[in-house]
Amino acid sequence: MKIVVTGCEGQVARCLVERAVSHRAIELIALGRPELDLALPQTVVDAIAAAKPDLVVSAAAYTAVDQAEDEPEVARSINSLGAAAVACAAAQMNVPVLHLSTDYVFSGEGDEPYGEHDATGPRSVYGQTKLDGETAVAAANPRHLILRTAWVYSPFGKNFVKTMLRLAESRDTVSVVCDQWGNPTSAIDIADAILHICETLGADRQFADFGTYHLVGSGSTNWSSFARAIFEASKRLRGPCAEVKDIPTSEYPTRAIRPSNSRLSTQKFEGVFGWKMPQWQQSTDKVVERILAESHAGK
Ligand SMILES: NC(=O)C1=CN([C@@H]2O[C@H](COP(=O)(O)OP(=O)(O)OC[C@H]3O[C@@H](n4cnc5c(N)ncnc54)[C@H](OP(=O)(O)O)[C@@H]3O)[C@@H](O)[C@H]2O)C=CC1
Ligand SMILES: Cc1cn([C@H]2C[C@H](O)[C@@H](COP(=O)(O)OP(=O)(O)O[C@H]3O[C@@H](C)C(=O)[C@@H](O)[C@H]3O)O2)c(=O)[nH]c1=O
Ligand SMILES: [Mg+2]
Repeated sequence: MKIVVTGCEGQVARCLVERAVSHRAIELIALGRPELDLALPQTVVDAIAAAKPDLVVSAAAYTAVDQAEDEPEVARSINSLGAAAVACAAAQMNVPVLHLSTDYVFSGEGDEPYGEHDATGPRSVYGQTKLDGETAVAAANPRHLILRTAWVYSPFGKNFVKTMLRLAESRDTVSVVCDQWGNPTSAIDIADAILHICETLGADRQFADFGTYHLVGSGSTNWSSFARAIFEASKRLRGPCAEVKDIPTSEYPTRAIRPSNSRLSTQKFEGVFGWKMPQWQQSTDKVVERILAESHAGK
């Protein structure tokens, strides 16, 4: 099975490339700029057609949440129109598309985990453009799986875990918001789940459960407790650590509004795919360990 993933340097793309190595029946190709530029739809169609995939994973996106508030048109061209172009290219090849989306499509009211059918209500440009992307993907390709994930971290790229470890190198205390709740998710675990989906689709040509799914790490927390878990893991390995000061969101002003509750329920995913994501604490420990090991090795 030949799989194309969009974006070469993205966290999910890099983890997929790495994890696919142990799946003998899967060949994974990452396509990114300049060959495939989501802001230039024709490059998307041409690059995907040339690769002749059996399935497309749409992971590339404009993910700078605050910056998106200042350049909504750029975010829209990538997250909405670009996503549509990827789904369209897959449809033209008659293959399914797995499109990644976000918890930020929700408004954040209440304190229950959101289900797939709950009303959306993005508070940010990023969330709105990702929601529009979902709609466009579903319209362009009936064989779509929209996977909403959240709070993604990994040894690669930019993420909260790496930011916290970096801040701890120069500070004794880091102030982190304690009133936004969600599900930290390792991109390595996302990659493993996606490869499991690919195997399921490969084995079942009649697969009929296309649609939207929530796919996040098991268990939920808030950002300050997540930061504490990162420092505890790092401290055990003699890496950088800092005290975490709990602050309300009002003391950490940002351009974009973030949902205060974006917990997602993974029940539907577990039922259909028979796959449960690891607890976020276990995955956090593993990723922190790897970041520290790779920083020692000078990578
Ligand atoms: N990060 C997170 O916390 C979360 C992410 N998601 C979603 O999951 C998916 C994967 O996220 P993640 O791996 O963290 O993303 P990253 O931010 O790590 O990577 C995004 C990738 O998109 C690429 N990209 C950006 N613009 C374009 C463009 N115009 N054309 C082609 N490629 C482009 C980037 O390329 P380059 O390297 O060249 O800049 C990069 O490779 C995204 O759809 C995101 O919205 C959902 C919830 C949480
Ligand atoms: C760095 C830092 C952040 N924060 C807050 C800001 C924010 O509310 C929270 C997390 O910071 P981030 O910059 O990682 O937040 P953000 O970039 O909004 O993360 C989001 O990215 C997009 C792509 C998604 O799809 C979401 O699921 C989510 O992961 O922590 C602090 O309170 N103190 C700090 O020192
Ligand atoms: Mg960020």
